Amino acid sequence: MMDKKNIPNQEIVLEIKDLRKSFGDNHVLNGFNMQLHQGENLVIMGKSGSGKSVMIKCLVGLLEADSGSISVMKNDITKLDQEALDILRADIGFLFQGSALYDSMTVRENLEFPLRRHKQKNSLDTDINELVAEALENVGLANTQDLMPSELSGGMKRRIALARTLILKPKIILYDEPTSGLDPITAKEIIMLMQEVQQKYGTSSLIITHDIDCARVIADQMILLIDGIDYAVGTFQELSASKDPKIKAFFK
Ligand SMILES: Nc1ncnc2c1ncn2[C@@H]1O[C@H](COP(=O)(O)OP(=O)(O)OP(=O)(O)O)[C@@H](O)[C@H]1O
Repeated sequence: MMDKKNIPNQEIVLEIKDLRKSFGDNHVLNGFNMQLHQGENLVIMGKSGSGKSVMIKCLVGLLEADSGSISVMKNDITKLDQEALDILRADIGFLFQGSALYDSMTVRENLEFPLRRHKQKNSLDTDINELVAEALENVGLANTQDLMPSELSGGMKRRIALARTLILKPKIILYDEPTSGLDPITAKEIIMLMQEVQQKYGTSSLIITHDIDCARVIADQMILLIDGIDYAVGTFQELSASKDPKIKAFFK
């Protein structure tokens, strides 16, 4: 297992301050804060319905927050115009629950897709074949270019989805439940892969998970989202030693 890093002195790449979001009387986020540092694996845990998805949706612009600020690489995204936002978005990779591959496309075509969409990030003479080969090699699936998604196992699909995210060389990767629906051994492989990728690409990762084993292995820092706020922040060791019943409930 790789050594845990000590991160918090690094530059902040993503910061949320005092984020609030209600739906009528349902006050989901009541002043949530977080800081993601360069090279850090930050795990956010919260019970079902605690507002993790709402937070991520505010972060990626699918929901408008009631108040608060969200900064990506020091740019407040609530104040950017569409063009600036698109450029910034190319620096963020998403790996969402079930990250669907396009079933009618080969693995290679699935990987080429984001390259076409974010052309501005790639100079014209970048060799697409080389980028596809490199991304696949980095997820340990070098010889799958011509396969269809239906020919892949669940774990392989997850790897290909990660390769598709990596091909744009994002600075930040958001993982939403990266191990859900996988058997424990495959889940472990994906966690190892997330760590390898981070070392190779120097990315910072925000990981939403219910999987306490995943958190134990990968988290440099953890945030427990309880009652709509960053109720507890610390390393796995620190939080798992807490006497607070609300915190202890996560480590049973
Ligand atoms: N678009 C919406 N309109 C109204 N209420 C919403 C909307 N989206 C989320 N909510 C409410 O916000 C709360 C938090 O939901 P959210 O999906 O963020 O939880 P979660 O922590 O992601 O849960 P899970 O772990 O089960 O995915 C819930 O009470 C939900 O009903």
